[in-house]
Order: sequence, then C-alpha cells, then structure tokens
Amino acid sequence: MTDTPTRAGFIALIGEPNAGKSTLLNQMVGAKVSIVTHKVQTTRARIRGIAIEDQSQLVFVDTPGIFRPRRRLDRSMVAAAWGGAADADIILLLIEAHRGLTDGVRAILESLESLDHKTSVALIINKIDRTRSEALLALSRQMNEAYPFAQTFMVSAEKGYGCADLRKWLADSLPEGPWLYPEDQIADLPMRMIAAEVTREKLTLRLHEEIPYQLTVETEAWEERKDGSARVEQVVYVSRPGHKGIVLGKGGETIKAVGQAARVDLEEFMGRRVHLFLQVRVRENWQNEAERYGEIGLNFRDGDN
Ligand SMILES: Nc1nc2c(ncn2[C@@H]2O[C@H](COP(=O)(O)OP(=O)(O)OP(=O)(O)O)[C@@H](O)[C@H]2O)c(=O)[nH]1
Repeated sequence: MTDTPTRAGFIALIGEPNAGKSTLLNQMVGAKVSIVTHKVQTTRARIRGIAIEDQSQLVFVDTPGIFRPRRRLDRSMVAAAWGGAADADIILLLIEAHRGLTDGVRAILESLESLDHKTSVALIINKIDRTRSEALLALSRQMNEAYPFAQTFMVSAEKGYGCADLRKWLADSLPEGPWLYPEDQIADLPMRMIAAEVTREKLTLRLHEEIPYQLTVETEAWEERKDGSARVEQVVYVSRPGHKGIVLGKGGETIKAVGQAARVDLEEFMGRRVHLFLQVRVRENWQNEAERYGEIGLNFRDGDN
C-alpha cells in the first residue's frame, strides 16, 4: 500500500447490440463473467464484474444492447440499460470501428444528451483489428464533433489491444473513496455469476424469440463437497406463468437438456465434477426486484433500480 488514495465507482458499458460490450468486460475483469455468444442481445441483465487496478476498484455494469425501441419488450430493455448508465460514475460508449456513426449510435448520443453531460463519457472505438487506421482517425474526429467525450480509446476487445490503457485511465478517473465491495466478496462472485450465465446461455440457445430475454438465472446455493465436486442449485425465473411450461418442455425435456449442457460446460470450465440442479419459478416483475441483486452478495446503491 502506498499513500495513493483508494478510488472506486461504477462503470457502465453501453453500445449497440454486438458492439463488443461483453468481450470488453471480460477483458477488463480478466474472468469469463459475461458469456459471449454470436446472438444479438444476449446481455439482458446488468451483469457486473469487478476489477482491481492499482488502488482503484472498477465495478462494471454491463447493459443490454441499446437500440431503437420497436416493441414493448425492447423499450423496457432500453430503460433498464439507461437505468444503469445514469447511475454510473463513468459511461463507456462502445462503437464498432467498421460500422462507424450509425443511426443507432446517433440515437444513443441523443439519449446521452439527456444526461446533461453530468456523467463523464468515454468513447471506445472497438474492433480496430478490422479497420484501417486512417478510417479510425476520421471516425474519432466525427464522433468527437458529435459529442464532448472525456476521452477516446481505440481498442480491440477481442485481442486486448488498447485495453491496458483504458483500464489505467478508468482507475485514475473514478472518484476517490473507499472500495465498494470487500475484497473477499469478490473472490467467489465470478463463479456464481459464471454458473448462472452458462445456464442462461444454454436457455438462449434452446428457446425461441423473446423468452430468453425475459428470464433470469440465479445461483441460489453452492456447496463444496468432500469429494471435490460442487453442488450447484439454480433457479430460472420466468416473468409469466405461460413461460414456465415452455422452459420446462414436454415432460421436463427442455430444462433437462439445458441442465446437462450447462453442467458439461461448467465441469470443463472448473475442471471438476458438478452436480447442477435447476428449478423454474414464476416471478412477475422480477426486473424491478432489488433483492435479486442481493442474491450474489452485492447490493446496488440507492436509486440504482
Ligand atoms: N474482430 C473483432 N471482433 C470482436 C471484438 N470484440 C468483440 N468482437 C466480436 O463481436 C461479437 C459481439 O461481441 P459481444 O461482446 O457479445 O457484444 P455485446 O455488445 O456484449 O453484445 P450484446 O450482448 O448483444 O449487447 C462477438 O462475436 C465478438 O467475438 C474485436 O475487438 N474484434
């Protein structure tokens, strides 16, 4: 420890679907917290990861892809995304280098204006491994004319280019103050989150259309067994009674297949045996329930709901 003050704060990742938010989060946190899939809009919940850099604690809030509202469901997802962003200390707007200033990005910039420049927003031009450097400079200029970004970074979240600089800047830019979460809580957080994410990913692959975006998975119990295996109990929360049957499948077929696939992935990831138990429960309005966040030992600050 040195005399450098500790710093801590919330960092929201926003951007269009597929911009690379989950990939960047994983790169920043150094653990596979948010599962990356090729499907658009897999990140429904505010999955958070915590990184320590020097004396700073960086708490990442991952948000659903922000896009133009089309249906009711979409609008609620956008609202959820903005809820997280407005309460953050720093917002990172991710855009894709090869797509540039799209209509979707313009819409996000308009929404950012409604925050009245109270929150510091950094521009992250991602996927630079796919674009020529002249185009990057032009894009950076165009974006900075459109919005007063605190800083611009050019990164490849996938390859890790530019990510160390970004981490360092975040660590130096967060407000001074005590860490938000004790260090010992962070240790087992990723495993529970990863386990829930693995199951949610399997559900996403098996279920059609919007149902996956309306469900959440929580790891309720985690028991280390003497034989070295882990007993993991999870609950899949669906928002409507009608969805329960769909998630269960005929004779429990779907949930069984999901559980098996998730178990195989988890065993591979952890390098040991896992006994996974899944339950499906209906919980209407789960999106508004603050206790859901308490489940993994973390509580959002007041107002962040
Ligand atoms: N070439 C390249 N591909 C990338 C990079 N970063 C992310 N990707 C790819 O872009 C796709 C989307 O990445 P995600 O991290 O899932 O994007 P997201 O913004 O979290 O997407 P949503 O969950 O839909 O909001 C994946 O196929 C990634 O592998 C990068 O730096 N370079």
